[in-house]
Amino acid sequence: MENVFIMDHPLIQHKISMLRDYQTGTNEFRKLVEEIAVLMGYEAFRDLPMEEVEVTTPIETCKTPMISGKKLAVVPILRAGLGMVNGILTLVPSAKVGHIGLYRDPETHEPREYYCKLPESIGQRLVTVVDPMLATGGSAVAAIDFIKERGGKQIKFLCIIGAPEGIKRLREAHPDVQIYCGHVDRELNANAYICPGLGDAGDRIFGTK
Ligand SMILES: O=P(O)(O)OC[C@H]1O[C@H](OP(=O)(O)OP(=O)(O)O)[C@H](O)[C@@H]1O
Ligand SMILES: O=c1cc[nH]c(=O)[nH]1
Ligand SMILES: [Mg+2]
Repeated sequence: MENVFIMDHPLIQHKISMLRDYQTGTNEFRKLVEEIAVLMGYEAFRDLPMEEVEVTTPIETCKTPMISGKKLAVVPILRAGLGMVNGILTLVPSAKVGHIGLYRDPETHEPREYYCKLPESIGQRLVTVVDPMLATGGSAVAAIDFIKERGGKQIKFLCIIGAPEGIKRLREAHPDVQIYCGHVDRELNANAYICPGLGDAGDRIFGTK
C-alpha cells in the first residue's frame, strides 16, 4: 500500500511482543515504548534530505553528507503519544515539540479535542506525529486535520500497533501522509480496542489503571 510502511525488524517485533504481555509493568512498558520509537524513527527518517558539507579530518579535507537544514517537529497525541517523544528526540534533538490533546469518547469512540499547541512555522517543518495506537483512526485523522489547518504540509505518522480499520481510514483521509506502523493487528473489538493489541496504551504508560 502506498505510503504505508510496516516495520518488520526483529528488534521492533520482539519489543512489541513484550509490550503486549499484561504482566509487563509501567516502568518497563514506558522504556519499551521509548526504545521502539527510536527504532521506528531510525527507519522513518531514512529519507531525510542530505547535503554535502566540507569537513577537515585529521588527514585531509573532504566533502561528506550531513542532514540538511530541514526543520523538524514531533507532535505526540496526548496522552499515550508522549511515551514516544524522547525516543524521537534521541535521534533528532533539535526538533521542536507540539502537543495535541485528544481522548476517545467512551460511547462513540470519536476523538474529543482538549489541547493543541504547535511550534511556529509548522508549514516549513517535517512534522512527525506519534501515537502508539491507531485503532479506528479517528484520533490520527483529527490530529492531522489540526496540523494541516495550521499550515502543516509534510507529515509522517508513527504508531506502534495499527488496526486495519485505522490504517484504511487514515490512508483515505490523508493519502499524502506517510504511515509507519510497528505491527498490523487483526481487528477492533466492540469497544474499538485493538485485538490482540496491548490494552490502553495511555493507562499502561502512566500507570493510571
Ligand atoms: O484510532 P482511535 O480509535 O482514535 O484510537 C486511538 C487513540 O486512543 C488512545 O488514546 P485515548 O483516547 O485512550 O487517550 P489517552 O492517550 O489519554 O489514554 C490512543 O493513544 C490513540 O490516541
Ligand atoms: O486498543 C486500543 C485502542 C485505542 N487506544 C488504546 O490505547 N488501545
Ligand atoms: Mg487511553
